[in-house]
Amino acid sequence: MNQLVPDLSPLIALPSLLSPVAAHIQPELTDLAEVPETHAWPTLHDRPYGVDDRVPVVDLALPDAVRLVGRACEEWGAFLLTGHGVPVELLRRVEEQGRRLFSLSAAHKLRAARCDGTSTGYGSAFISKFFSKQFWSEGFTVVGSPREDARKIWPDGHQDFCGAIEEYSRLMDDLARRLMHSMLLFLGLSEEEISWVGPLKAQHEAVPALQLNYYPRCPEPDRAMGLAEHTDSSLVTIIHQSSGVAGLQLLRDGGGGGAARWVAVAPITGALVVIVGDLFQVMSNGRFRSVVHRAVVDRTRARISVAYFCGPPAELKISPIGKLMGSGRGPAYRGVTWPEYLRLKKKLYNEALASLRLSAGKG
Ligand SMILES: C=C1C[C@]23C[C@@]1(O)CC[C@H]2[C@@]12CCC[C@@](C)(C(=O)O1)[C@H]2[C@@H]3C(=O)O
Ligand SMILES: O=C(O)CCC(=O)C(=O)O
Ligand SMILES: [Fe+2]
Repeated sequence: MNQLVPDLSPLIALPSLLSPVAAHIQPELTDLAEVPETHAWPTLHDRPYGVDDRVPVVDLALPDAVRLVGRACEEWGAFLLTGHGVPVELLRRVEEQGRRLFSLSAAHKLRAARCDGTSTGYGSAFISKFFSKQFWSEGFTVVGSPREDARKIWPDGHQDFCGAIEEYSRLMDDLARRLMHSMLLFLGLSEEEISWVGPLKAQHEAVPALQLNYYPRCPEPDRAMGLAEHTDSSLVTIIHQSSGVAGLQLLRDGGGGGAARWVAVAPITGALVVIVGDLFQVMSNGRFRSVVHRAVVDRTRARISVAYFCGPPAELKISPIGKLMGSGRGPAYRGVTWPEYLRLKKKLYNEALASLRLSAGKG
């Protein structure tokens, strides 16, 4: 558990009032000349890199998009998406608002510090508590409306930030529904059957969950970890990443006994990254698998990512869809709601999904 507050006192002036949340707060990393021991990860290169692997690029405007989306989910659990219809100008605006937020002083950002017991605001990703080393990143989490936290940071100047986040969330929600529709069509559900799938019902409003990640440039990128390996708890996640700065990596199964390897996701301007989350793995009874991913950092350039987590409405239980179980095979997972699953994830981290497994459906 990362409850040790690092001795970086010269680098950050934390008001003593805020000490209970200090374990979640990063020192100012941007101008450090070397990576301090508190942030040095010995395990960064403990798996090979798949230099010849190419993450699939799917154009959603193509007539055979359903097949392309389905194949990419089946084979990779993730893909780069073009032809999505989200204006590049909006992606730029959200990124710019992220830069505006993260370039504030630590004291300023700490006005909206995420503390134990709250799940929104400024701080490190919650999985950091499972590690003895800290991440080379800062995060800002929005669940529902961004207004309350943004107002704490900019009492008078939060409109641009909130406007961009709200519009982005709306478009991401539409896009996530279109993608899940294609994913279910690919898996063999009819239009009629899809219309009965809970999270896709129009009257079910999803609560937007968004994570802005900021990875400052790093003098020794081979020693620092931006965001450690994890799967997302969502049904699907859609990520916008700064163009031209690589960082996101997928863990690609070796297949046939080969070693699993890290594959970089190219930062293509205007392309979004789609990631299959744990709850889609449950809903599809394991036909699509959530992909392990992480973020590494760059020596000369800071990177921003904005991840939209599409989850079901809080009251809806997500269970394997009957038709996707296959004959003679029962459900592989027990049903779970999104809030219940997030709690499990916070407790069990990468074991959360396995904890839902039912032995009868194994195989
Ligand atoms: C909806 C959510 C998914 C997330 C937890 C959260 O409540 C908001 C932050 C999300 C995030 C982003 C970084 C990686 C991750 C594992 C984490 O620590 O916080 C994810 C969470 C998740 O997918 O479980
Ligand atoms: O920075 C990235 O590209 C990945 C972010 C991520 O995995 C997350 O927020 O869950
Ligand atoms: Fe993620």
